[in-house]
Amino acid sequence: MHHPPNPPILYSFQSASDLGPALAAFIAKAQKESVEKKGRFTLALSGGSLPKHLKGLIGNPAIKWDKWQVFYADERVVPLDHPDSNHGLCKTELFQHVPIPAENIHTLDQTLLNDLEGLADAYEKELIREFASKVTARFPVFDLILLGIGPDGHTCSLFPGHELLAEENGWVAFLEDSPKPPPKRITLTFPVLNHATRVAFVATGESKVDVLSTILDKPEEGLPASRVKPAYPGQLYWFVDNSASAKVQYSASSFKL
Ligand SMILES: O=C1O[C@H](COP(=O)(O)O)[C@@H](O)[C@H](O)[C@H]1O
Repeated sequence: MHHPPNPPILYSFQSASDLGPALAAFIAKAQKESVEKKGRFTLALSGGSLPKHLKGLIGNPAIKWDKWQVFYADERVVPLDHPDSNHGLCKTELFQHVPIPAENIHTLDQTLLNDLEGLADAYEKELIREFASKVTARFPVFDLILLGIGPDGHTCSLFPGHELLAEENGWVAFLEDSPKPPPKRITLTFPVLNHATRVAFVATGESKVDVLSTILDKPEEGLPASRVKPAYPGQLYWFVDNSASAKVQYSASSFKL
C-alpha cells in the first residue's frame, strides 16, 4: 500500500547555542540505533553553515566513530584544503577533533577535479561500494542526511529552476553553472535524499526567516528544500532557531529524543 510521506517535525530553539546540544543528542541517538541494527552509521553532511553546529558531538563517549561512514550531500569541486571545500569545513569543525578513521570519510577523488562527469561517476561508484549494487538497491538508504538551506531555497547543490531538480535516476549529479560560487559542484539527487531514513535540515539566523516560511508554509511553490520529502517510513526534521522561524506558521514540536 502506498503511504504518503510523514509530515516534517519542526524543532525551534531559543538560539543556535541551544540548538547545538539537541542536534548532537539527535545524531548520537540515530548513530546508536543504526550501529545496533546494522553495525554502521551512514551519514551525508553538507557544508555552509552546517558544520559549525556539529561541535556538540566532540568528546561524546557514546559515539562509535569507527562505525561512521561519511559522505557529502554536496561538494564544491576544489582541492580538499581550499576554503570553499565542504569537507574542509567539516574537518575543521569536527573531524580533526574526533577519532574517525580517514578512510571512512568519503571525499572527492582529487585526481578527477578537471573531469566533472568522471568525478560524479567516481563518487557514485563509491556510494555503490558502500550501499551494495544499484541492481539490488535502487537508491542508497542513508541513516541520516544533514542539510542546510540557502536564502534562495536551495539545498545540497540543488538550485531553484535548475535542470537537476528533475533528476530521477542518478545518485550523484554534477553542475558547472551553480548560481552560488564556486560554479563547479557535485550533489546528491532528490531520489537519494528522499530514500533516507532520516533527513534533518539545520537553519539559524535572520537571513533564513523569509525562505523558511516559504519552504514550510508554502511547499506548493516548489523550492528545492520543499521537495525533500523522505518516503515513508523516513522522517524529515527541521532544527532551527527562533530568529529563523519568526515568520513560520507551521507548528513546532517540543524537542524530545
Ligand atoms: O552552497 C552551499 O549552500 C548550502 C547552504 O549554505 P548555508 O551557508 O546558507 O548554510 C549548503 O547546505 C551546501 O552544502 C553548500 O554547498
